Amino acid sequence: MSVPTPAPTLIRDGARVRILDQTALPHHRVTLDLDSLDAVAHAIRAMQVRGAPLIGATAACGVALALHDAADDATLEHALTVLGATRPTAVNLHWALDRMARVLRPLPPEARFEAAAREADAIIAEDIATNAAIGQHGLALIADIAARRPGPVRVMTHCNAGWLATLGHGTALAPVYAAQAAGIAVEVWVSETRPRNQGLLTAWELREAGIAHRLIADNAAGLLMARGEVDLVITGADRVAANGDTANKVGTYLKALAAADNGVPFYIAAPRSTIDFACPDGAAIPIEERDGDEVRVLHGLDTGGGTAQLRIAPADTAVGNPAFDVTPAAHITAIITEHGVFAPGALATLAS
Ligand SMILES: CSC[C@H]1O[C@H](OP(=O)(O)O)[C@H](O)[C@@H]1O
Repeated sequence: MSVPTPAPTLIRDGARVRILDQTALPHHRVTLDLDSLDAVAHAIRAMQVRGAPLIGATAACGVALALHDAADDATLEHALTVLGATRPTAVNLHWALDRMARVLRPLPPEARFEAAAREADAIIAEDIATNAAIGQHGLALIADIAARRPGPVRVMTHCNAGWLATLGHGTALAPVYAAQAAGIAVEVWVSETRPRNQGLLTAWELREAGIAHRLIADNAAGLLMARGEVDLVITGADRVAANGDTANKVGTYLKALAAADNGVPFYIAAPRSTIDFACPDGAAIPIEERDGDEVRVLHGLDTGGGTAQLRIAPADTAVGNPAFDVTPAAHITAIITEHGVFAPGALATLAS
């Protein structure tokens, strides 16, 4: 059984960028056609598209869109600046924009739109292949557990690092999809991931794929590991530093601490494009601070025909809302990449 091909999260069609509006999921599948640079920037900032690889590819498409009508230097630099300012932590965004800049700056304006379209399409195609390779390397880890104990392999994940966060089958969920395709039974503990609750996206994906899963409150993760109900944890990443320290959705660090305390293997699944060798360690990773209303207000409530919000804290409640945290390399068993599985301190071979 092959891994089912998910619906595309991003389509570049000429000067149009079509996305799946993830703020409407899991209740409604809404596609949006973005027809301006500002619309693409808003979609990334507002997390209509989210997930490190996906926001990188979306930004690349945004550069192409911006150059469709005018491709002079000022237009190109404005597009790179606007898109680069949308979100600070996921290095894939900046990796993709740097790659577009390297290709486009040397070209004459008249050649830039087609070149930008080609490079954006290449980034998309590469991520699809990368996801598949991560899935196979992660599958080996799951198969090893399946061979050693009866019953389904119990995977815990955090946030959403599935096909909704990438261009293919995801990073953290790619091994889960590969296990299903290989006939290995898996069950997934899906952490809701306050405050934006991207765990609901993971639960939606897994229900669509027919993969057993249970949604849990973030704070239940430690007890499940202490009870021996988790065989491994796999999460995604937004930026891996050169020493293996890893930034991922806030709450990841707490799961890594609980995993270390209970002897549960803790894996990061991330493509090479998420490893930032210019960033020496976790302290150097910029952590995005998002609007306090993400904590004060529940978003995405199903109204049947759309979604609504519900305020749960007074508007003048002071809030801290870091969107990511950093897991030290010491608490990471290994990093699953498209090139193989690496100890967090052994990434240098990927630097070239
Ligand atoms: C393969 S997605 C990686 C990463 O991106 C997500 O962040 P966000 O939902 O804020 O874009 C989350 O941290 C995922 O693990």
